Parts: sequence; structure tokens; C-alpha cells
Amino acid sequence: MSLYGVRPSAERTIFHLSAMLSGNDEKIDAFIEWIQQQQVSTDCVDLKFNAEIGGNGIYAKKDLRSGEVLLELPVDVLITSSTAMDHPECSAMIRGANVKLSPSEAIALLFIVEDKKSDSFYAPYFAMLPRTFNTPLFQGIDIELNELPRVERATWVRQQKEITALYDKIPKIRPGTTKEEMLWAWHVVNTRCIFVENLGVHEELDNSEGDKVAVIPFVDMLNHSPDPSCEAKLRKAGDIYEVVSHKSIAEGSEIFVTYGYHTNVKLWMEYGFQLPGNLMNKIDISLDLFIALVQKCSMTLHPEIVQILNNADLLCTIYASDDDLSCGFKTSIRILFLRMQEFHKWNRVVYDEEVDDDINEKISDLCRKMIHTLRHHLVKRRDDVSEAVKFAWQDQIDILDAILETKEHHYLQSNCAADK
Ligand SMILES: C[S@@+](CC[C@H](N)C(=O)[O-])C[C@H]1O[C@@H](n2cnc3c(N)ncnc32)[C@H](O)[C@@H]1O
Repeated sequence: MSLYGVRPSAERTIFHLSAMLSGNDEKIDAFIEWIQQQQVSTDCVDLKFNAEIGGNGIYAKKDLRSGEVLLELPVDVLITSSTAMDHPECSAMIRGANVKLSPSEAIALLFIVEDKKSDSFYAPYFAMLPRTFNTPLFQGIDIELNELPRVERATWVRQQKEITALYDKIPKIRPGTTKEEMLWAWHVVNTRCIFVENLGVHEELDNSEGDKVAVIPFVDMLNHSPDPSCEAKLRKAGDIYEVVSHKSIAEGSEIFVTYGYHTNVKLWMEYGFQLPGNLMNKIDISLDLFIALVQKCSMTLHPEIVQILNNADLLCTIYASDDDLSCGFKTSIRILFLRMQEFHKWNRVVYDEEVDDDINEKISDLCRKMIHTLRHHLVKRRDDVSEAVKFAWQDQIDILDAILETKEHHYLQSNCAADK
């Protein structure tokens, strides 16, 4: 695990776990009874506390085969914007207001309104929902945008935009709603929603970004793995939402779904956790960064080479799952060694022609120099940013170290000792 992970302290973890565990079994029993009343069979699955994750998860009740239907939920169990529009109180607020909510804001409003009622139809489900989240937004961590890797910034910008809009709109619709209630509801929707196609459209809502968000009780208790064992989807006829295994699952083991192929920074911002050794971590190398690295390695670039790099538009992203630089990265480096007479037929030279030994040697030499230059740059970024986001840069350094370790263990030892 990275030295720079944002793990909670031992005391906080124990406090958090005991708070989570108090009455958890009774809450699970009440929830299972409630979900069964909604015509959902629990023959294949159990709901249990996962101490490692610090929350609940879904487990196999028996050995399950690949392709088996684990859960079937009638569509009216889904909490969507239609649920909010069919809810007399929410619907009256939404229709009577002069601001338009987005579908996910309407769902958040429903959670705020129903959470207050002890006799809510949803009470057994709401009792299962977390009250706190480990996301930077919930924890009030003030992230400077330029301290995040470039590709991760959009998530933070989107979240700021969404929460600001919610803080602005909800009190106009439901005066007296506190920021804490809105922050909680936004997190419930954001950490638990699933994208479902073809949900109904409501004129009273702002559908400019579509309406595809649903919170699905029970399905939303599946934890994330990049190597999931099931898939959740709406059945073709549109009447049933189902969870189907796509590998065999042994009795007693946890069933995982994937929330997407996310880096740790994205998982942290969206869901409040990170995966040790996450193979989805990546270093995104834009053309500007690629060129800056080449120049730092004392190579002058002919303007036409820059143009060719632009035209080739190759993806130079390096993933934690790679044990070498990507094909796009290596091809971009090959372009740097084109001779002037080859410029007009660069495509053929780069993709079809054999590379002679001399150029091959130059390419690997430059690759090695660029990795080390990039590593120095990432170490500097890591050391310059605030504590909360250091892990983002360390994750990237770890990717390069893994490549260097497989490729040239000795070179790494002599050159990188100073950065440790
Ligand atoms: C959709 S809910 C899953 C059910 C949740 N564990 C619960 O108790 O309700 C998503 C939340 O579960 C937790 N979670 C999911 N997968 C995780 C994982 N692999 N490691 C740690 N926490 C995870 C995170 O807190 C996340 O925000």
C-alpha cells in the first residue's frame, strides 16, 4: 500500500466500526424483511458487514454458477426522478418552485424529505445508509485544483458545481434545509446511484443532461472491485432490474460489482476509498508534457516533428497494469528519430518499416531518460502538494518504479536513491 494513502487513523477506524456495527444485525434483518415485501427474493444472497471495508456488502448464500440470476427487483423498487415526481410532497415542492431540479437533485430532495420521517415507507432502507462519507467533499478537504493530476480535475470541478447548485436550489424549494442534509443526500445519490437507460422524462425537471440515474435499494449494497463477479442491469423487457453472476462464486464469498475502471483519486473523490495496488491508476501524458520531457532530455525538436506528433495523436497514457511504456509512447518516440527525407511518409516509416539497431538503441536510451525525468517531475509534485493529495502523485511514481524495476533494476537503484 502507498505510503501516501489517506487512511483513517486507528482510533477513528475503531470508533467508526463500532458506530457502524451497533445494531447492524437488527437493521439488516429489518431491511431484508422490507425488501422481501417488495417481492425481492434473497434465496441466493446474504447481506453482511465487511469489517475490512467498514460497511455492508452482499455475499453468496450458496455456491453460484456463472450466469445465475442473483437478484431480481421489480422496477418500482428503483428510486428515480419518477419516484420523486410521484411523491406528493416532493412533487408539490418541485412543481411550485421557480427553479428546475435535475433528475439527481430531485432524488436528493426525496432522500432529504423521507429521511426526516420515522414512519417513512423507506425507513428500513434508510437505516442502512451511511451517515458520513470519507470523500474529500464530505470531509471538507479544500483541494487546490492545480494540486491534482490534470485528468482528475474534472471530477472535482463537477462535484463543486453540483453541490453549489444543490445548496442554491433546495432551500428555495424547501426552506430551512441545512447544508448538512444536502451534503448527506448528495453523497447518498452520488455514491449509490446506477445509470439506467430509458427512464421516463419529466417536463418539470431539467433534463438537459438526460435522466439516467437510479438508486436501487439492495443492489446499492454491492461493493466495488475492478475484477467483479456480477453485472447489474435492466432486463430487456424493462420490468425487472437484475443482478447476474458472470463467474462462479463460492458460498460465503462476497459478490462484487464494478463502479467503473477508476483510478484511486477518482475512487477517493467519488466514493471515499482507495484500492491498494489499483491497476487502473495511470499517468496521462499529454502531447505538451511529452514534448516538455523530450526537451528536458536535451533533444531539439524540428517544428515538423511536432506537427507529425500532433497529427499522429497517439495515446501515451501509462497504466499501472503495464510493465512497459505503451505502444503509443514508443511510437511517438520513434517519430522523433525520423530523418527529414522521411517526414512526408512518416506513417509508413513508423508503422511498417523495420527499425535499425542504431535507432532502436537511441529509442530505448531516450525512453529511459524520459521515465527518469518524468519521475523527478512527479517526485517534485508530490513533495510540493498538500498532504491529502500526495498519494495521487505517489501512485504515479509507483507506476514508473514498477516499470523501471522490471526493465532496469540497477539503473533505478543508482539514479533514484536521492528521491526517496
Ligand atoms: C454503493 S455503496 C456499497 C455498499 C456500502 N458498503 C454500504 O455499506 O452501504 C458504496 C460505498 O461502499 C464503500 N465501498 C465500496 N466498495 C469498496 C471497496 N472496494 N473498498 C472500500 N470501500 C468500498 C464506499 O464507502 C462506497 O462509497
